[in-house]
Amino acid sequence: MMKIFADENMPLVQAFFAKLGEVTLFNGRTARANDIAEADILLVRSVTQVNEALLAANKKLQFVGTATIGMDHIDRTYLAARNIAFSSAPGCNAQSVVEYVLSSLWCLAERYQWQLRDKTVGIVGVGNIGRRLANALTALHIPVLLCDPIRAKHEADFAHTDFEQLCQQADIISFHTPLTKTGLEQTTHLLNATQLAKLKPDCAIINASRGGVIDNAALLAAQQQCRRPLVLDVWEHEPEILRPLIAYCDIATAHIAGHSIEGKARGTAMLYQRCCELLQIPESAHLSELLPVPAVEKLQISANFGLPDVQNVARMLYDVRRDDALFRYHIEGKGFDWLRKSYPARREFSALQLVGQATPPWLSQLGFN
Ligand SMILES: NC(=O)c1ccc[n+]([C@@H]2O[C@H](COP(=O)([O-])OP(=O)(O)OC[C@H]3O[C@@H](n4cnc5c(N)ncnc54)[C@H](O)[C@@H]3O)[C@@H](O)[C@H]2O)c1
Ligand SMILES: O=C(O)[C@H](O)[C@H](O)COP(=O)(O)O
Repeated sequence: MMKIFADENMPLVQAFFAKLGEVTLFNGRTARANDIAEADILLVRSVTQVNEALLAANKKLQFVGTATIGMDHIDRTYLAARNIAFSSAPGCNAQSVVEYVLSSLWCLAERYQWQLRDKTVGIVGVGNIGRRLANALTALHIPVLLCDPIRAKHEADFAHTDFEQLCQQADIISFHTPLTKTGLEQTTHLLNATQLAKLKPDCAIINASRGGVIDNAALLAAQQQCRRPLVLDVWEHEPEILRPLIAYCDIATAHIAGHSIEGKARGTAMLYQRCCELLQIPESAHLSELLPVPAVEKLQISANFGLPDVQNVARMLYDVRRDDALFRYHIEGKGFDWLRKSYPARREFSALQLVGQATPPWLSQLGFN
């Protein structure tokens, strides 16, 4: 019987994978080589470093899957050298991150009495998340600048603004790149002391990508000099984060931007689909049948429903201030990983069906059903 080892924080893993073999759960943060030595299939999340040190004792591993978008914790060169198949879950929680950023923007707008239509949002990294975010902001009539040098190289019609320029022009910058450590476009400390000095004095910074994309020590020094609106979901050296930075954040959370029920479950489902493909077994479990029924399924909207009403409906589903409050209250006592493990349920916009005579087309641009 196939032995499947999975991170204990992977929802629906039994429902999907018990059909393929025997499922053993492990703590992703503390797992060592001996804990997973018997695995044929290894399923991880972002907290497990998958490298030679972890896999040396395992001689039978066939497949590694990460139920995440980010892959900076996986040594893919080592997996390829050992001929171990690999898959991530591209886009699985992209909408969840977009909803986190939208909620953060609405929260900042309320706190500082901004009109978001008068603010230009610079999106750095325009892949699955950045692209969806740009669409959502456009639906809300919020101007955007896009920075993605890799897309710019391959797509003649991509409206690219280079990072230097974006730093000088944007009123809000939101980071959505992977964390990369090599190559011309590497992103480690993309926002560093030099770039921070070029930002507008009141430019808001949002990071829901990877902590290392911003030099956290330089960010703290900059905040101490000139405090800017700041939203941090991801931190350098998680879970040992730079605590003094918390006091300089408007919103601080424990790497949960992608943790909607749909986002996490989609990650598990995508790995299951990939395993079925590899093993040439027909799929017998389906995400749509396994997701819990949302507490509120339908909302009737009238012909008067307009853009200003979206924020109220969105807040009913998710308000980032809940997660900020949890973070500030529990970070000292319970800690970073506890906050992630005990994350309260949160549904994506798509879980709520908006019903009306005429539902405006921009609702789907925002992710509503
Ligand atoms: N906070 C969370 O919970 C959470 C959830 C999901 C993903 N993430 C992070 O967000 C990242 C982005 O996710 P995605 O689904 O959009 O990934 P993606 O791969 O679809 O898109 C990333 C984009 O970044 C671009 N890019 C790479 N280097 C760049 C650079 N130097 N400057 C500007 N752009 C650059 C790429 O060309 C690509 O288009 C993931 O890699 C992951 O690390 C975080
Ligand atoms: O890269 C991703 O998909 C996200 O960062 C993901 O939500 C991380 O969460 P984790 O897997 O660590 O629970």
